[in-house]
Amino acid sequence: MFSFIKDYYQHLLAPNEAINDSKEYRRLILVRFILGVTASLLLFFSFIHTFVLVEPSKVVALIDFLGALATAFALINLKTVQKIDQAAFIGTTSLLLFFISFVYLNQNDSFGLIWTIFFPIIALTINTTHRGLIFSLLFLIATSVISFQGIGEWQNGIWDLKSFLRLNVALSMIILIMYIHEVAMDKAQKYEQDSLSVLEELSLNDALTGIANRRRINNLLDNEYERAQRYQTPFSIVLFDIDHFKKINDTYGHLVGDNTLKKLSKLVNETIRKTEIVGRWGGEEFILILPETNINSGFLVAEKIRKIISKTKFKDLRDSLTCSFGVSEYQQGFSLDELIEQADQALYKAKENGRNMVTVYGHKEYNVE
Ligand SMILES: Nc1nc2c(ncn2[C@@H]2O[C@H](COP(=O)(O)OP(=O)(O)OP(=O)(O)O)[C@@H](O)[C@H]2O)c(=O)[nH]1
Repeated sequence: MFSFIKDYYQHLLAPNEAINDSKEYRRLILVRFILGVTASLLLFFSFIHTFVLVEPSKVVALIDFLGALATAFALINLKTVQKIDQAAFIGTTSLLLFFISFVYLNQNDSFGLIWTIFFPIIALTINTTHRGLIFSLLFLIATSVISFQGIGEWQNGIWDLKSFLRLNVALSMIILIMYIHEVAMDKAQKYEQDSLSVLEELSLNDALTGIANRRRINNLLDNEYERAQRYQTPFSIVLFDIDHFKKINDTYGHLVGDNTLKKLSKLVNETIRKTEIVGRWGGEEFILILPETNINSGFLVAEKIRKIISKTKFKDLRDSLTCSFGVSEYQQGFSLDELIEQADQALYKAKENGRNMVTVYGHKEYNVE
């Protein structure tokens, strides 16, 4: 018995593919639970109304039975099609019809109207806030009309204007509270998602320059390497480093040094194509990932950037800014570390040979000034 309850509970909480955020997950659990309970209760009541009650009401039994069928269908549909919205809609519609018939038939009998408070709670928690509100207002209107017509007639217990107002004002209050609750949940979730995107942004981009940080670059390199291995497509990388950057810091101060890094990053970012990525590799060293690019094109890209940088006037600096570049291309059988090492060696050579130049790993003819 306990293991059955445990299994059921686990099934209730199990996530599925339709979920894309925490509110959806909450809805899925509630929809499963409410549909399950509703289908069982309606089946139970239809049985009671048919076979047990002294004055069996066949109409109520039929309504209960149809409601049970609809919710059971919604539950099965949820399991197979995994559309939470659809299941919630079918379930809420059948509950709406059930509750309206209940108010109409039960009238003011034995405090039974207390059950009506459940409808807005269910409608607003398992549907989207907007749709839940529409369902709740429909129910409120129907209940108001039926109970208003009952004034002076529902006298199994006094049903006067005061009773009418108590029921309908209480229902309106519940709808309002639940609606505000759901709106607050939506807003809180949006706030949480915004904070998460800010955190994600911070964890993937360099705080100073705003371009990709080393972590993001490593992920992108892994992906590109995978792709090149699988589809035999070329890809190249470029490591580049500001020439004599220490002198800039020493002459103008760190603040100007930082601004220079920012401006340079922006300049390169605006120069490259959308499919290419520039990242901060560390300090004043940068990296370019060039998908679908062989060594010849890689050289041309680096050369173009080198020229643009050396021709750009950085207004904080008296002299022009230059960078040295090392290019390498992915070769079958070489690791990612080796690819980076090759670009690093090429960059080292560019520095050694006088700076402000592009050097290509393993291709002497490109080592131009
Ligand atoms: N302002 C600033 N300076 C940085 C930052 N990161 C690294 N640096 C500085 O960059 C300088 C790098 O110096 P070096 O490695 O000697 O290289 P370099 O002076 O550029 O000389 P070469 O690379 O040989 O042309 C150091 O002075 C670091 O302090 C940063 O985020 N901001």
